[in-house]
Amino acid sequence: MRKPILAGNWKMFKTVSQALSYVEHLEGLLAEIQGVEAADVVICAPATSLYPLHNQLEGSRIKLGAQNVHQAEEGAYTGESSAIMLKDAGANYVIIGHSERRQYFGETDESVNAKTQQALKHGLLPIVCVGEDLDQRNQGVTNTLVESQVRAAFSAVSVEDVTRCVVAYEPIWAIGTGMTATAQDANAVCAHIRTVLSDLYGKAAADQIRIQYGGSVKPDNIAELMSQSDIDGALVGGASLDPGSFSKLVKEAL
Ligand SMILES: O=C(CO)COP(=O)(O)O
Repeated sequence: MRKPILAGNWKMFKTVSQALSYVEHLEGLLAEIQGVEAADVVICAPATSLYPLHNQLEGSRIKLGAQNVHQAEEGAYTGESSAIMLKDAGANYVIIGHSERRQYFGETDESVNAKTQQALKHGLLPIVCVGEDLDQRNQGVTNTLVESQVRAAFSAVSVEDVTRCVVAYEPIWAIGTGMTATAQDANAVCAHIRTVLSDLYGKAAADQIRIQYGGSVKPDNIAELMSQSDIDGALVGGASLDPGSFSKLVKEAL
């Protein structure tokens, strides 16, 4: 059985004080959810809020994630954060290769692979994002594209390490648009991703890897997504920004 993982991706929202008051509120709401310990709940916050959140969340069920990591150990890379720094600041997870980073910051399958290896080396758990845009979906190349993204992302990653990773399938056309893939369509792509992982690492490993869906996930569509065979969680943008809606989403996911 794969443990469900509900991760909020705050993107470039929330100051430190907003982040701290959010998690205080979320903690209280999660405490009222029966069986909440059956899922991993993660907040992927801006780098500026990681350390203050880490201090506030000591002993909390809420885990922290970063939204990006540089592939080098350290060096003259103005504006970047290393895996060592993020881990030290309290991150457990890190989102790698989000479509916004691929689109606006020139990330490639090669950098996604290097970042994945670097995160794993320093004990950060990668949430590796893949997904097609609307043109690619209309051309019918979704599976081919996602397969090549997955193969590239995990190139030279060992079977022990890959089972610590999470894959997030996020169709670009569904991000922030209110358009969601149907649960069946989302599941079909997630199942294809698992087949690719099985081909690379064997069925036993592939069956352990958690695959999230992301793209306009809301409290009212999460239950149907989670009922699918190959969807083990969600990467949530807009609906994670309010503790009330995110806690509701966690509750509906269980
Ligand atoms: O990009 C996303 C999560 O990483 C999805 O964002 P929305 O949930 O706002 O569509």
